[in-house]
Amino acid sequence: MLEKKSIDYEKAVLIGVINAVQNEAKVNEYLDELEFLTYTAGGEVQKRFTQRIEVPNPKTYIGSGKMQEVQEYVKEHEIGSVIFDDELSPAQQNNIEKLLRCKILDRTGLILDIFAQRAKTSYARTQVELAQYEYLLPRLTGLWTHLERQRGGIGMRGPGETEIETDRRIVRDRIALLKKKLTKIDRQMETQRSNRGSLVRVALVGYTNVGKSTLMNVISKSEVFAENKLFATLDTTVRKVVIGNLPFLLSDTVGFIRKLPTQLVESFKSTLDEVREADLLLHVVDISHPNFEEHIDSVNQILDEIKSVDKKTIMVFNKIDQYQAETIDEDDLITEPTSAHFTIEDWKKTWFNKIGDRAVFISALNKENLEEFRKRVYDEVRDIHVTRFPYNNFLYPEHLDEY
Ligand SMILES: Nc1nc2c(ncn2[C@@H]2O[C@H](COP(=O)(O)OP(=O)(O)OP(=O)(O)O)[C@@H](O)[C@H]2O)c(=O)[nH]1
Ligand SMILES: [Mg+2]
Repeated sequence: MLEKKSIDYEKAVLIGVINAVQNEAKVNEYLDELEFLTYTAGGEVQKRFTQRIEVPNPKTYIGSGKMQEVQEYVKEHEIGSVIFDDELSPAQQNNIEKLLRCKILDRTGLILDIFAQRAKTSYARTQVELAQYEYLLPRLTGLWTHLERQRGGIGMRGPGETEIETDRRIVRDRIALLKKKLTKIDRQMETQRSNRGSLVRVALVGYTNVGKSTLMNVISKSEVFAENKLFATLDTTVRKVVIGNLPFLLSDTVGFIRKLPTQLVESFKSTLDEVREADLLLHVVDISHPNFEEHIDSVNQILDEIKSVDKKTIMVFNKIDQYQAETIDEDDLITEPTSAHFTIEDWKKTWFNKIGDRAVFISALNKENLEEFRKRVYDEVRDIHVTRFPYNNFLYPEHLDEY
């Protein structure tokens, strides 16, 4: 029961619902991201199903007609996994599994699985394992209440109940053990961090796949793993960086995503401490992504959850080399220009109006505009440094022309 399912996504279908809060275009964008997540997990999406439904069906999430359509497709094409964009209740997940007879995952389950696949260090693995068990626990409860309702009281006091009760106890024990293990590691990391001395601490934050690690590598000449998949980075890397005469610490950490499972935010607490304890955040944004503004909101929401939303922040708009504004044909008199038609210059103006010079536009890949980026970071770090150590001449001798 507690063995991890060996997940082999090979062939998958995606399911999303259209409703008052998410129109068809939005759902398609979300499904694009879900498809990228599926691909990252090692799967290939064969088909997407969407249904317009205001209130999800409490038993099967989507309606029975649509479910039948999915069922036929799954059978005919030997689909291994059906992945829902929204969170399913434990009962829904069970019911659907019985109907479709294949693996049923929701967004949270998929993200947890990617984290599990990608966790390399024992520290990351422990954090992911904790999140997975937290996710599993109510699902065991769900299974139990489900059986209870089906069979009633009589017979439920037999081995069935005992087995599930045992499973729940094993999971709880495991959770307690993992928490203890993490507390110990947390303490060690805290000591490590306090040993780093008085250097100003800067943290790269942002949505997954925006180029944080690439920027880290460019700035610190390090070799952090970067690739075009989601959640390439799960562990935090800290490097000492010197700009001009000013040394500081720069950390690269796990990327965020829309609806990042709360279990993960909680168990990645100490990885995220790097962000929480930073003096300055570099919020990296992939401006070439059509949804980048929504990504900014998702990141801010998570920063809020970890009480870091009010920190001093520089917005770093990356991938300007890849940015393409939508265009309107000259003879098209109907289409109204929107922000999708903005040029990079338009975006610069917009953000300058919002936050002044706390926004920079770069390409980490092509090393475009990195001088301005270094200058902006230098100015902010220097401000923090000078405020904190008014009498300290810790700064290396000035040679400002050397950014
Ligand atoms: N075109 C373009 N691609 C870039 C740029 N910066 C990074 N990339 C690419 O974007 C992909 C993701 O880069 P990463 O540096 O791994 O992104 P990340 O933010 O660290 O991602 P996670 O660790 O998964 O959160 C890689 O394929 C990079 O080569 C850029 O300025 N322009
Ligand atoms: Mg990374």
